[in-house]
Amino acid sequence: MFLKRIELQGFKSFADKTVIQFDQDITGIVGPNGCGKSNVNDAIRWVLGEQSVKSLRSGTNMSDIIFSGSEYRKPVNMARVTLVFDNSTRVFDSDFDEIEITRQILRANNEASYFINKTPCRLKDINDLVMDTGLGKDSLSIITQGNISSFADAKPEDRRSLFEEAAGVAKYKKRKKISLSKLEQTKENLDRLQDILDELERQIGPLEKQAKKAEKYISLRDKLSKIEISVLVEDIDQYNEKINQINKELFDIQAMHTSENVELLKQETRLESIRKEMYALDKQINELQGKYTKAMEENYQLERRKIEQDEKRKYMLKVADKKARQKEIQAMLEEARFEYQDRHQRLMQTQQDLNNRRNIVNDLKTKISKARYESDQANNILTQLQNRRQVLENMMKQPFAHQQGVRSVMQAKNSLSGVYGVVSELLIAHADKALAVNAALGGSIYQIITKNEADARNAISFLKRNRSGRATFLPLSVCHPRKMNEQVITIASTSPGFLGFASECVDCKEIFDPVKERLLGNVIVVDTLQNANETAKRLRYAYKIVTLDGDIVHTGGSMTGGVTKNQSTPVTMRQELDTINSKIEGQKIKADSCLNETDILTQKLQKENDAIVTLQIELAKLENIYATKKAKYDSILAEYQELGVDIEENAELAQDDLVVQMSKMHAVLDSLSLEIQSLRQSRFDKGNDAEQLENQIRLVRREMNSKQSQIHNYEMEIVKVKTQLENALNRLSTDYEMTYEYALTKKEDVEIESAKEEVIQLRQAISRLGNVNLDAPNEYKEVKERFDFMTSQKEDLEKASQQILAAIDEMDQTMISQFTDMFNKINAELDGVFKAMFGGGRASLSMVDPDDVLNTGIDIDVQPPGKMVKNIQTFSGGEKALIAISVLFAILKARTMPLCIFDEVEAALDQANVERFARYLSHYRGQSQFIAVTHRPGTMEQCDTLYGVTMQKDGVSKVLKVQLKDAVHIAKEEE
Ligand SMILES: Nc1ncnc2c1ncn2[C@@H]1O[C@H](COP(=O)(O)OP(=O)(O)OP(=O)(O)O)[C@@H](O)[C@H]1O
Repeated sequence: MFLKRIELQGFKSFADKTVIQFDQDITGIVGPNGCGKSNVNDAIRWVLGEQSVKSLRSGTNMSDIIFSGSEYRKPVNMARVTLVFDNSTRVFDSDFDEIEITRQILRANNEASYFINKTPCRLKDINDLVMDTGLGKDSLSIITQGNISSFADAKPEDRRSLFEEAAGVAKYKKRKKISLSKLEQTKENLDRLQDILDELERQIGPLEKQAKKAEKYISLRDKLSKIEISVLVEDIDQYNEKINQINKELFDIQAMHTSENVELLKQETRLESIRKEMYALDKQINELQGKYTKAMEENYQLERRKIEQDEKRKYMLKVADKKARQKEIQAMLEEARFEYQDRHQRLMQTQQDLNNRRNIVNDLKTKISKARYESDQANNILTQLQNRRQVLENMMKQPFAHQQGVRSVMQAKNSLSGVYGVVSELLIAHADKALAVNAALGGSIYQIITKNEADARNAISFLKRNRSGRATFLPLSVCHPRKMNEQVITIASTSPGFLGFASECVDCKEIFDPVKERLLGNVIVVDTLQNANETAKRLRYAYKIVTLDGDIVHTGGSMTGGVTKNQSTPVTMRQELDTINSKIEGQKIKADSCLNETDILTQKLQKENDAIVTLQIELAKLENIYATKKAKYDSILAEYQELGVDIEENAELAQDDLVVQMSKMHAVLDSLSLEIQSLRQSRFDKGNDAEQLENQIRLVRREMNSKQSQIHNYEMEIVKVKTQLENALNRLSTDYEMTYEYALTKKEDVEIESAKEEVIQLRQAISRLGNVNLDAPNEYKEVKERFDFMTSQKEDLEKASQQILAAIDEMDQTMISQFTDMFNKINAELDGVFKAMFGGGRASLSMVDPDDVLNTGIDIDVQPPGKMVKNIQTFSGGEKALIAISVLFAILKARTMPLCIFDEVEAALDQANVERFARYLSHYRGQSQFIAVTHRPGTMEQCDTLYGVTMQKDGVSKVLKVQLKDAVHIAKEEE
């Protein structure tokens, strides 16, 4: 049998577990009214998926189908019904030979559960399983009295479902329904998609424009940054070069200005002293002039007396006797001789003076050239010292020029937290121990002191970020001093040449004491290398020892020493600069004294030269006078010889003789004149010198003024270039977040003028772009991707929609063909069945609208034997039932049903018709399984097995097999 068994428990009146076995083709279920017969039918429909509480005749909730209790029985909490089918003929599309379908509901939560072969499943799985097997809820498998009576009265279109079920198109209908709902959904999705696409299309145009603009901006900006970085680096280089150049020129001009100033001061001092000398000379000349005038007065008196004497003599010579005349001539001759000899002596004396002065001049010239040489030497040394000082000052301005990392950190010191500075700047060596401290510190001089390790880490990551070199950091927080023990201190301090510990040779702020002690606390300073060796030996080579010259005996005994080309470090530079400064001061004094010496000698030389000139003039004058006086003497002598007078040769003149006095007076006058002349010459020279100096001073002043304005211009220029440099560096750091060093690595070779022009053009191009939305490319990409995705979705949906339509069309064709086939078969069978049921007459079916097979209603055209009535509404209830049963049997003929449940379908038939119905039923034996809920003995007679359903006082249905006669008995009792 197809339905082998039904198991009920808690379902409606079947409170207890009840099993009904179906072993034969036709099974009858009999019993009195209200005993629960139809509940069996309800149970089967419930399991097969019935969801309508109303059609199950059961309250308002599905849980109402659970046994609700009676006066004698408590309600139960669960209803469960299982149908067991034989599937050996594969009515169900399953590989199992037996299919067991179970439905269960709990009162507690009104929750239903479904099982196929004891495996939980969904209601849909059960619907799919039974679909088109003839067991569906609209199928012919379960026919009730109500179905039968309403069939004839139903509208043609309401009858259609019966034929559809028979034609097996339900699955297509369901699929079509699903397809249509999918189509609808697809259409809705398409509409929604279209709305989104419209919106996206509205956005996409402006976004695309914005994105293109942003891309153009980014490309221009990238290009600009590439070129501008190179231009900025080039500019920075040029500014630095320019600053260096200007500084150099400024330094030169300042040096010149300073030396001119020094020169000016000197010249002014010199002018002042010349003026003083001129004043002194004027005074001296005046005094001498006074003396000279006085001497002239005296001389005048002497000359007057001499004239008187000569007049007297002339008279005597005329009137006096020979002896008297002889005496007069004798006196005249002696005077003339005195005069010429006196002049001769003075001539000789002057000549001697001249020679002496010439010797002095030669001597002075030698001294001057020597003094000049020494002055040149002193100035050369001074220049060398000044050059070295400039080098040192420049080095001190950039103490870490060769330590890129240290330089970068120190430049960025203000923006880095906890960076104190470099060891060489924070520990200041005592000047006399600088070389020793330098040697003691070694490489540590460039270590950077930070507050703690985090600050050091931060500075290191700054160096990495900017690729600005390396540096060593010494965090104060981890800096612990190194101390020597007492024994070592005693040994060291008693060693020869011990000068102290290196930590004692530096000054620093108290906060840096740990650094001082850490780096220098265990280094010993001694005077010489030999003593260093001795000390090292005594300390068993366990300590570093340095000497004043910077030589080192390392721990272990290795030694470092000698001189490097450029030994200067930030530690020694300061000391060297101090030394150089004091040397320069000493050298300046020396150079000045050399110059002074030269000046003094030169003045002396000039003085001597002047004196020589005066002496030469005097000499020439004396030569004339001497010649005149000699001639006078010779003439008097000749005159005397003519007279034949004896002359006493070499007679001495008395001191008070007029001629002697006059000679003395002339000597005084000559000497005064000579002196005055010489002083005047000096005064004249001094005047020239002063004038010359004044001219020079004026020139120097003019020169200095011009230099001062040049210096001012250079200073202004430096301020300007430094501002430009700062601007360029700021641009690098703010616009491109780069240090100069990092930018240098990015610099490309560009032709700078055209690059600058390009920068201007790019900037103009960027500003022409106006407002730029930099998110636009991403936004556009997102929207475009969404748009493309939605468009492809739309195409997919349109394709899917086409496919659904094609599938629907195919399903429609299949349904039309299957429906038409089945309709025709049923129609062909109906007439025969009708004739058998009514004992003649005729019946046929027709489609209300044959052109619309998918929706058409079904009309029944019947004519029972001997009747002319054609309108089906006018037939009696029994006739209508019989017409319906005829159609039912025609369908069963056209399509075999595995199971048919008739619930009192023949109730309205008379006895004869019941028998006809029952007999006809038995025609299907072997083809279909029938379960008939019935009161009619005619039907019972055709049943192979009969079950009687009873209900006792407790309201619980019970089922038991009964014999025909018992069943008939029950039926009769009923009647
Ligand atoms: N949830 C339920 N709990 C208990 N009993 C119920 C429940 N639902 C229905 N019943 C009982 O089932 C009986 C109705 O059964 P059913 O309609 O199958 O009778 P029947 O034998 O077909 O009667 P008839 O011959 O008059 O058609 C009633 O007595 C009703 O009280």
